[in-house]
Amino acid sequence: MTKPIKINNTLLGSGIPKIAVSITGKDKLQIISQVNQIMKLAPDVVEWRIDYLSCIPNYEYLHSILSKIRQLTKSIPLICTFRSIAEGGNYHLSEQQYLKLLSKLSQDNSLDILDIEINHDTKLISKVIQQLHANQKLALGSLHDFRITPDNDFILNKIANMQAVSADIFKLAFMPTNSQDVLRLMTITRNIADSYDEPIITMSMGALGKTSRISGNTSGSVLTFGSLSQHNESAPGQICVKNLKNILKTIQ
Ligand SMILES: O=C1C[C@@](O)(C(=O)O)C[C@@H](O)[C@@H]1O
Repeated sequence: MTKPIKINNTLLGSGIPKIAVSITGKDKLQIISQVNQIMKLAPDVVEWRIDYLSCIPNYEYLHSILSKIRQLTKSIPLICTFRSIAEGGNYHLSEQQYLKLLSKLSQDNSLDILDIEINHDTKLISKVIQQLHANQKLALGSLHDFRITPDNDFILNKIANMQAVSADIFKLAFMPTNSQDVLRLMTITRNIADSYDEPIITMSMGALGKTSRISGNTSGSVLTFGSLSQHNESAPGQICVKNLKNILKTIQ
């Protein structure tokens, strides 16, 4: 059964599913302007999608952006994500480069949660998670497929892998090819939420999957990603935050 996790002043896994908004700016200026707009919407969680940068800078500059975001978002839990092309993101890094970046981020005090794609080398991921925990930060194990929704055995196997490497939160985002896929992901989410302590976040993407983004109170998904506007989605099917807030309150 999901055990809520306290991150700063936010309790993830208790009450209405929390709303996260992603920063998708291409450079520091765009990022600052987006964060200012995002803050007006009072989200529960903010995610910085590093892979939206127009080029990946050296770590010092990356850190300067991250600490600026932290300063502006104050105590709102901050997730840092580098999404690889293989999982629907914007860059390809070699295995070594990806883990080097994550290793640096795991020691950075400006973030609260680090997104870690579970499909990378298990030993290296475990090391990054150990570093994160030593730095009192949380690991968000993630898996994305922008083409299909994998079968249940595959999904459960990946969740077991996330637990084996000590991820604190699990996240699954899949593309449905029919309505059954959306219902199946919601049902498997319910089963995972009932049998694991770690909070789980899932969504079916695209127009077909929108129901999954508003039904966390039924499926057990503890957080949903909303968009700043229709032009600022970080994944297909996101609902804009203003609407999302109203819907979640109405169906609570
Ligand atoms: O993993 C996720 C979920 C997401 O892909 C979505 O479908 O809302 C959006 C991403 O920014 C985030 O990292």
